[in-house]
Amino acid sequence: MDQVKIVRIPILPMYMVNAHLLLGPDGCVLIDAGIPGSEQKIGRTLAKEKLTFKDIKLIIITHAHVDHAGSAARMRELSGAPILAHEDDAKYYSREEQMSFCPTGRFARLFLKTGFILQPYETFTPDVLISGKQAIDLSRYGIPGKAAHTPGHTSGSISVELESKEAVVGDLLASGILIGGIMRKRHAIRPPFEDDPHRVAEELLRLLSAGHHTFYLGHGGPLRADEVYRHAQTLKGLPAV
Ligand SMILES: O=c1ccn([C@@H]2O[C@@H]3COP(=O)(O)O[C@H]3[C@H]2O)c(=O)[nH]1
Repeated sequence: MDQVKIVRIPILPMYMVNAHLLLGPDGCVLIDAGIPGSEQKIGRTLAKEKLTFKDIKLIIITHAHVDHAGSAARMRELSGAPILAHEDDAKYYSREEQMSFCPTGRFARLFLKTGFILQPYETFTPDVLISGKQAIDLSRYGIPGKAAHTPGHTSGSISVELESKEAVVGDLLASGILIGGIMRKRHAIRPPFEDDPHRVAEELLRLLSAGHHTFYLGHGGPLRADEVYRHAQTLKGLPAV
């Protein structure tokens, strides 16, 4: 296999919440680990690819929200693989600080009131920290591509940019309705919470200028470049935060 195969792991039904596996010529990388207790779902997807936890060479966590980082510590135990994340979200992984949530709409404001989003997850210290705008070359983990800082959703959000010009962008944007995934899957939306839409727009436009044509998402997706461009222009038109 010369190309990287991207496999979506449905953490919640209908791709409302996704993690991803990258299956490269020389290795397997997990991007995001889902809500607490997702290890069986991840194990089932690995088994379909004839792999086990021990085949994972690296765990990349795109940002510190519970539906992405919730099973990271457990996945590290099961796989023995290091966790890579950005330094700007490190204080949230260790719970030295409580995250803030900037709701993007009515649904998110209601969701915030339930307190559900503050559910704790097992804390961890990432083994590999991306610092500032540094990019980490993934070829040493068997994947032609890099992991790099794409702030805006949270301050320490990161994305994976593959040489094939596919990108796995966590929650820089979502698609569908509610948290994403349900119906209108080709239509980009803002995720329920977003720190800074203007920074998100900048990062999306940077990824598009670098030639990325397909965007894999934490909620819904994947999306093509023209829809990502339309969404970035909408974000640029929002009032400054
Ligand atoms: O099982 C779930 C699914 C989702 N959520 C929240 O919905 C948000 C969706 O966008 P996000 O991934 O940036 O952050 C997520 C969380 O805050 C949750 O708390 N528990």
